Amino acid sequence: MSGLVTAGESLALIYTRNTGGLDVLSEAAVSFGGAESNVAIAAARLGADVSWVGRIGDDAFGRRITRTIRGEGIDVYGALDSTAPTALMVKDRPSLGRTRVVYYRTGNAGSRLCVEDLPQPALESAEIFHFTGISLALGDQVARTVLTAARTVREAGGCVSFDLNYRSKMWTHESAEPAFREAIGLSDIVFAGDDEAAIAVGSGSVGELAQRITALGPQEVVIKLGDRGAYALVGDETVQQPPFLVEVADTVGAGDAFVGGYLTERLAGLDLKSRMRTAAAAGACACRGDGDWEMMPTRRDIMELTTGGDPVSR
Ligand SMILES: Nc1ncnc2c1ncn2[C@@H]1O[C@H](COP(=O)(O)OP(=O)(O)OP(=O)(O)O)[C@@H](O)[C@H]1O
Ligand SMILES: O=C(O)C(=O)C[C@H](O)[C@H](O)CO
Repeated sequence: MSGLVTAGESLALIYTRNTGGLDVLSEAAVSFGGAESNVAIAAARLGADVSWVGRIGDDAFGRRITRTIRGEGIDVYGALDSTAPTALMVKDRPSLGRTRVVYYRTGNAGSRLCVEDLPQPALESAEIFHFTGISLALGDQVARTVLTAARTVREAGGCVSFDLNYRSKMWTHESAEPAFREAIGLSDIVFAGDDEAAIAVGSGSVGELAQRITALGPQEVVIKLGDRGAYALVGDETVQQPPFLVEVADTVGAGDAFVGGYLTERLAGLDLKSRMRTAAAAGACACRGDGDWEMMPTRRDIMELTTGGDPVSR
């Protein structure tokens, strides 16, 4: 069996570094985002064997996305769509400490991902398949495709990982709830924020949320708690992981870094405590700069953060 496969939409990103909306600022940077490719990059940088599946437009943004993902050492599967553009996400900072995200992703290439795009042999040999709630919100076709991929991996003896990743601009709590519960029921490992878990299983303490998710099927539940750290429940073992202290520039991508770190250590056969420690360190590293994937850490970054190494390297 071989490594991690993720599937989902990656989209072009235009973002500002300075405070002030894009309605007035004239300078912006270009990159891309996508929760599943972020997780793929995080895991690859930590040494995992990773593949990413997605559909992108035959345009400059699409080429930038596949070239960058391949450059991170990740195998890219899926399709180049000449009839639909790559989706776009715009992120600016209208006021100090506030980030605003706007999506232009209706009818774009990523939301046309279909079952025929799935790389059967890669899925059948995957140790872990990872997908997120963003694909479930992108429409019936993408939802069906990622759920089919999850079933394929399970039938072949692999394990399925699901991050709820609720995006309020894409759907409502009411429409997300049944979709989340179906995906949770198909998964072995579930990641969620406490607010996201509550959409699927009702509100409660972190421990109650995790217990209720396991009651739907998964053996392994991790609740991500931002700057409060994270909590895991696997069988009757629980781990309360404190956060690593960092200077925060932008928290977008922290959850994906966390998931990439956790899954990489799981592939390596590490125990729950070690998985959570690497995951939290990866999440913290991702907060230290701009961009959704650029700050994904290497092993050296993790070591320097967790052992408090000299901040100056020469
Ligand atoms: N400010 C912070 N300081 C230190 N660690 C953090 C901070 N924010 C997040 N982390 C680490 O990263 C993990 C994931 O972050 P978070 O809970 O924000 O995920 P998320 O909401 O899924 O993120 P996103 O969807 O934006 O990628 C946390 O559980 C924590 O370990
Ligand atoms: O918000 C989304 O839909 C994305 O996929 C872009 C971001 O890179 C992702 O959410 C970060 O978790």
